[in-house]
Amino acid sequence: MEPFMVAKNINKTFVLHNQGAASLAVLQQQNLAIYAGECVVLNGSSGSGKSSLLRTLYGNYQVDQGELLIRQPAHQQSDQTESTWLDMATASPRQIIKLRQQTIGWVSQFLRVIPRLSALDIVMQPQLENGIPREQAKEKAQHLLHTLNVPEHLWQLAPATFSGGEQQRVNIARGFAVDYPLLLLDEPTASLDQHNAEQVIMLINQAKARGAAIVGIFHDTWVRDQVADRLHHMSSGTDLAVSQNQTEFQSISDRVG
Ligand SMILES: Nc1ncnc2c1ncn2[C@@H]1O[C@H](COP(=O)(O)OP(=O)(O)OP(=O)(O)O)[C@@H](O)[C@H]1O
Repeated sequence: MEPFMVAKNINKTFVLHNQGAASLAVLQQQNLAIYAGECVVLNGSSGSGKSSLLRTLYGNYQVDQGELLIRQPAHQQSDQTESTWLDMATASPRQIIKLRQQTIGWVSQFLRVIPRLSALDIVMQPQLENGIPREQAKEKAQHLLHTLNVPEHLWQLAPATFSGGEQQRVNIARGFAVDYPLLLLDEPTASLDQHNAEQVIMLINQAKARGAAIVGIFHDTWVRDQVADRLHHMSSGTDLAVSQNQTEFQSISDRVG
């Protein structure tokens, strides 16, 4: 089976231009392969670059070196009969925006509040952008808000005044509303109580069961132990799947469209 995403020899150094051009080599020779139906958890000490790697996989940071290959299923491309590979390291902003709409979901612990938009609308929005009919989108949004224990009397209100945990749960509902093939989770359970964290674990396991590839950061070890299929150790930067399959990954690199 081919991976859904392959990061090869990723390097990223931040240069702080307003601080004497100090440079911080944050990602060095990171190799990672992510397969459909599994959850890879980024593991390493504070400051080891977990968030930076996750943001890089979302296309937030331009890498200095390396490839970030993501599989483009044939059914998403009108002129292709086989899946092709797109290198996010060299992709255009337009291609990244399309990937974020259809392929890569992002769930952080903080909701970017959109003024005047109700919680229900916030959860429906990414579905509507993907052409899902309004009634179907509403039903799924309601189901997710219910699953995540967001009280029904809040659904029609804008989340600006919600508690931190309520905002976080609206954000998680939004992230899981579309069946993205790849989900990036940045500490989604960070400030949730145990019951709500268990609901998130259930959503993650359901996403894996439908074939989603997941990369996440989880500081709670009990959450990590329930969702992780593999750990990616930031210090070594090497994922066993990549080191064992060098030839296969070279052939994927050769097929970048
Ligand atoms: N945008 C940025 N500009 C400059 N330096 C950054 C930037 N983002 C992260 N860093 C630096 O990169 C290093 C890694 O940070 P990162 O947040 O990726 O680590 P982390 O492993 O997620 O840490 P934690 O577990 O504490 O959240 C830190 O030293 C941080 O200061």
